[in-house]
Amino acid sequence: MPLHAVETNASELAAFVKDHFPERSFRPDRVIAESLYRSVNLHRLNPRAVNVKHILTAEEIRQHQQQHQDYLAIASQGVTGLAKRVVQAGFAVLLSDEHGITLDSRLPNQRDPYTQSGLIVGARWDEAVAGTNGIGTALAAEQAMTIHREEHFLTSNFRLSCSVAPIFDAQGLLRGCLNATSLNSDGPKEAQYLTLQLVIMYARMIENSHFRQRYRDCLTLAIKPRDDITDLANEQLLAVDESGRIIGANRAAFVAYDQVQHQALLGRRIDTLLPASVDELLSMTSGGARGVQMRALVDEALVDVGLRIPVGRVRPAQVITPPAKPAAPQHPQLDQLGGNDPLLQQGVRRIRKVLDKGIAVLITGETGTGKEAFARAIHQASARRSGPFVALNCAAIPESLIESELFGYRSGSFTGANKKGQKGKLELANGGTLFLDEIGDMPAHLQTRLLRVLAEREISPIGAEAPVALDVQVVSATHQDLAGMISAKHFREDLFYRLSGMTLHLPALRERSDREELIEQLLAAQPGAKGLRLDAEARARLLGYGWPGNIRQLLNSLRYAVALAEDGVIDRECLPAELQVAGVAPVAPVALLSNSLAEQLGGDEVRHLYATLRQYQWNITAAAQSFGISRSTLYRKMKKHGIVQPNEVF
Ligand SMILES: Nc1ncnc2c1ncn2[C@@H]1O[C@H](COP(=O)(O)OP(=O)(O)OP(=O)(O)O)[C@@H](O)[C@H]1O
Repeated sequence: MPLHAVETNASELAAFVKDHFPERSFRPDRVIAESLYRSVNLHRLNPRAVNVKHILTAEEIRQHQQQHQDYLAIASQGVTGLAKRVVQAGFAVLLSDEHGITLDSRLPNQRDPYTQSGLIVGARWDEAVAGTNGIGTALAAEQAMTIHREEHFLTSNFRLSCSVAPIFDAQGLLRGCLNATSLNSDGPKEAQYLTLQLVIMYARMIENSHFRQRYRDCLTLAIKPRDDITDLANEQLLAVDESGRIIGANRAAFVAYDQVQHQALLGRRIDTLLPASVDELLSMTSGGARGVQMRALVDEALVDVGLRIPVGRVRPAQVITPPAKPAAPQHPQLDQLGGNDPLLQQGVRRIRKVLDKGIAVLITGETGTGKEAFARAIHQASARRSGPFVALNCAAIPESLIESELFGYRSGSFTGANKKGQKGKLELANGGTLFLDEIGDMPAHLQTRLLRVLAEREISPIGAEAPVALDVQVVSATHQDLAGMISAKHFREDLFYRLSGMTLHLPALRERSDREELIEQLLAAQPGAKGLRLDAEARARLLGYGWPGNIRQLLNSLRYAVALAEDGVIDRECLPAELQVAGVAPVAPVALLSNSLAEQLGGDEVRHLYATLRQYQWNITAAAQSFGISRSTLYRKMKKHGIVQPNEVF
């Protein structure tokens, strides 16, 4: 999110420009006027200053390029491609990092006038140094733009005309920008329009190749609007994990989705965007061999959907037979979730009693026990079922974004931020259910704000003039020991009481008395499982295993077993490696769920995490599955130990 607030309205900004730049004959648009305003009032720069260029030393450049080598390797193709088209026409092409430091360049043969203007590798172009300029302002505003001649803040940059597009990674984070600059161009700003379009196109290509590289081992989807078949730049790319959740997206997907629904894209299930689950898509596309046409759920647009399955990940043949009709996404209902376990069934009965009484429900349990499934089922069983179900995973989004995700903001509260403002999850959930997952990870200052909101039943989005009345059913969940966190002063006791009008504890799978029935039932529900049976040893292993990842791990293991089964039988050989180890004694199940793996693993949690991540080539989904924990739990553990994926440096 752009950082610098400018709380001036349009007429104040126009007056500011007139007062401070009386000699300039221009009428900058709002984004540029705001940047000029920041240059004066925030960065305290002097437009007539000379020799303000900051160039890194050769050693600093080497180190900087080293730090960004993955980004550079991916982006350099785009830089070369753009250069081929514009350098001969007198443009310098530059690639910068997210701080405006240039990392790569291609210059016309007559290099001197360009290098003398600072169009070289190692130059700092962030606004704080150079004031309004193409690179610095495109990064600050997070949008593509041309800064033409006297729109630059420094008079020493007046000969430049820069067309720049920001580059975002597959998590939607700003990574840098691509820039084409001409010197002394005589024409009007409009003459740069085509250059800007080319720069945007190449920036999109860089983003897409980053996406493909990053998710080469994952199932990916390409979604193209039907009425826009010629515009490749609008192709939306999504990467999904095994359970169908979106784990990465290209810029086109973030933009398209944000325009329709102001909700986080990452973490959503694919069947909330398209009318089919991953398995159904696999069937409909014959395992990715051909595209299909369908109506997107978010805006009902007709889209072409293509699937890419990573090499070596053949899906079971049974799945690739077209189903009669794509089914709507199914979530288990409350009674189904109660199974035949008396304690769970009692929990379901208690939930039914508190439904629609305005009582907040707190669900606790290990990872994969079905906390989110219960939250959805509670919503479905309530009178609010036709209202929205909105989930916020407090552990999966950066702390700095939780506040705006939760409370939203109104237009104008951040320079360059979404012009229309953005509704927060609380407001989006109005009339429905708000699911606060991993509530134990909510930062302390937001606990206080959330408490106030729940007490007052109204919210004040950032920048809003009046509060908004709130009518939501709150369901929260955690795998953490909130009582312990309260004693350690990491969680507010008063908030705990607000959230836990009723507490439901979900037993671990190994503790469920109906384990055997559940295994049979979930096996029968797997696509392609019809007619398959478990042999005695496979059954004993499934029953005796400790299931640290609970129902999620069981589902994954059953899918795996169905894919490997031969002659209608699932035997020991068909089970995942961790179930094949000698003996059927449960593995120490809590090991991977306790706050400290180290206690269970000879004090060497970090080494164990590293070894497993390397073994799975840093595929987080696969590594999490092997531990039997969710991806967010694994991410949390990595964060705790400062473990960063090698490709994360991009
Ligand atoms: N009783 C059940 N029957 C069928 N599927 C279930 C059942 N309970 C849970 N599931 C499925 O198991 C998977 C894991 O459940 P869910 O995501 O709700 O767990 P969770 O406790 O919220 O996990 P985490 O804490 O790791 O986020 C989901 O695919 C869910 O649909």
